[in-house]
Amino acid sequence: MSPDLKTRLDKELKDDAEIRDLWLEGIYNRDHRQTFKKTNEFYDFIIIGAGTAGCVLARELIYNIPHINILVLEAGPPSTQINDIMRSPCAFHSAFRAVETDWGYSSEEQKMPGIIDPNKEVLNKGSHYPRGKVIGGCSTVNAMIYIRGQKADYDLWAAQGPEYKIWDYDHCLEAFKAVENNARKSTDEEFKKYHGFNGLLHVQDGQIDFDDIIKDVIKVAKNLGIPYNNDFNGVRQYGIGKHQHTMKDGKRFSLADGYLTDALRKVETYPPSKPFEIGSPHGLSDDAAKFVAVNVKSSAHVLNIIWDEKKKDENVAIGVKYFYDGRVHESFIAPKGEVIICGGAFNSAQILMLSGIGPKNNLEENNIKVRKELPVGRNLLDHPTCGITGKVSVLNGTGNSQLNYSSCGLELAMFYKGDNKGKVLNQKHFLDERPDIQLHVSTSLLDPVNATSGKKNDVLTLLSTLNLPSSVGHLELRSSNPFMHPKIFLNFYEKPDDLYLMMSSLKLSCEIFKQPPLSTVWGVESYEYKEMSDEDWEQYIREKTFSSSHACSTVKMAPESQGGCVDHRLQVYGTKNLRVADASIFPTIPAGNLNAPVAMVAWRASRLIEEDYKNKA
Ligand SMILES: Cc1cc2nc3c(=O)[nH]c(=O)nc-3n(C[C@H](O)[C@H](O)[C@H](O)COP(=O)(O)OP(=O)(O)OC[C@H]3O[C@@H](n4cnc5c(N)ncnc54)[C@H](O)[C@@H]3O)c2cc1C
Repeated sequence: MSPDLKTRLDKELKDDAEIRDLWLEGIYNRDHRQTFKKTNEFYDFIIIGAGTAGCVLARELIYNIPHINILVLEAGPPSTQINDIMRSPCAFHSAFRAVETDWGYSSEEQKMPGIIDPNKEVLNKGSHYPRGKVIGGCSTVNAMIYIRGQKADYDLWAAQGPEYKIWDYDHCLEAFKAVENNARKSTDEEFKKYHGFNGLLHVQDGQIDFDDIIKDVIKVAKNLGIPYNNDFNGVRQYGIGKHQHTMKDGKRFSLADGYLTDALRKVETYPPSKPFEIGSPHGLSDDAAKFVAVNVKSSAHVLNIIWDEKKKDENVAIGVKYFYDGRVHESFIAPKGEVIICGGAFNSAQILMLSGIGPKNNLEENNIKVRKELPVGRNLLDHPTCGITGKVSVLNGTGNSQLNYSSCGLELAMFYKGDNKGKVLNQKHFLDERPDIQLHVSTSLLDPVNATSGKKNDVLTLLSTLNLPSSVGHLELRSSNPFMHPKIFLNFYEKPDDLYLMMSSLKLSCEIFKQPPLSTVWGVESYEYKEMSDEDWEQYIREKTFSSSHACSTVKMAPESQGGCVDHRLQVYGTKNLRVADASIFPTIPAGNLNAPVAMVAWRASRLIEEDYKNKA
């Protein structure tokens, strides 16, 4: 990155306060005096956000609809200009903590009545909530685990009404396969049934041989009755096995790598520089050169939707307003065009609310005119994660060997069902067709809460993630200033079931540590676990839980009468020319990681948009 660019980025991205002042004092006035830059640019589609969804959507639209042009506005910088860290799987922790590519969000601290003793108040601490602010969005900074969730997740989406049939598992599977390019070549027929080999998202098996201690965890699991699973995205999810990853040749593969780079016409960097040229690493492939119409602007922060003021009651979107190159710009859509918000679960909700679509109270307290009252932000779902760290007495240097260049340290996983009374688990839970816990096994100190508690090279970490939680959080605007972060209330463990499920999984982790050869040969011993009462467990869980960064469902796809914000075709209720297509539309949270489901949603959205575009006169 050039020193000049770095200085500009540091100024823009690190010093939020300065930007907010600029906004409040200057931009607003300029805006009112109409001296902001009118670009007079018209696009068929304006896509807000070049994250997982935005990248897939841009490419699919430009390849499938002839003679259109697209503007993609991304608030973050191009990933290639930041550094190589993002390519290296072992450095994913640095990637999501990098100031210049992270939104810097935090969840709010929350007090609530205890579950074990409702007369006592308990505390969920607030903490940093990573979100990629970069071309590729979270797919550029995530842990690269490729898990889609279960058939039942998507059949639930489809069960909302006959028109939702287009979201049942069969339809979703078609899209998962269309996006995927799986490198596992020695495939049996069953694997082929569930996987795609011609998509643009590269997926591959982990590249490392397991350490001896990890092999012994697999033995222990087997002894406990947990079967081996060769494909968590296949016919069944339960069991123990290796994850597949969104990687190519051992390096991170983001959705921008697959879906944006070869569809780019030009990338306008900040400050604007000459467009990449055909033949350059970030320019067009020969094949893509004929599609000369995707304009990606990075460091372009969208402020709000522009509405057609002549048709006030119809809420017709005609363009977007964005902050770019030091001033406010406007870009508009052509007559058959649309604005598609792909800003991710926090930002898509925020952009809608800033544009007058959201809960009346929250908008009015921020002096935003309500155009359409909808429960935007009210249904924030997420996967809580909590870990148990084992101290390993036999020094094995595993932290170094597992966390090598092509591994992010999250290779081995187990899926099983938790117990909603918090009891230790047995075989019935291990063979349940609807597992709700994902357990990561690692010899790295991956748990941020425990990261300072032990030596680096002699640990065994078991991280439990609640994949089907019933607690629901919410998001609200803090201010009408688009640069201010919204308030994020995760509400973890508001519902008793969630606490007990987590408790049962942590108890299983303690049992795993006690099994030979882990206890005998390796001397594994929990750092935390003594004999704990359920009340102790509650305190432990609340203290050590962090988010898996799987926020979703804040702009839920559902009938409006049932809390929906977008319909089955992802159109925002009470508006025209406006859709949302990203993690925020999930009706319920899938029992797995979210990158693949988001890419799937974007692919399906592209087909819906194409149909509607072609049907317009
Ligand atoms: C640290 C971390 C680890 C994760 N690990 C995994 C994993 O291992 N496997 C997995 O499957 N999933 C994982 N996830 C989750 C997964 O990556 C995300 O759920 C998914 O990428 C979200 O896609 P999206 O398109 O909804 O949003 P994003 O990818 O967040 O894209 C939104 C884009 O919009 C841009 N944007 C937002 N607001 C504006 C604005 N106002 N103007 C312009 N641009 C804007 C953002 O900068 C961003 O680029 C992880 C996420 C994180 C953060």
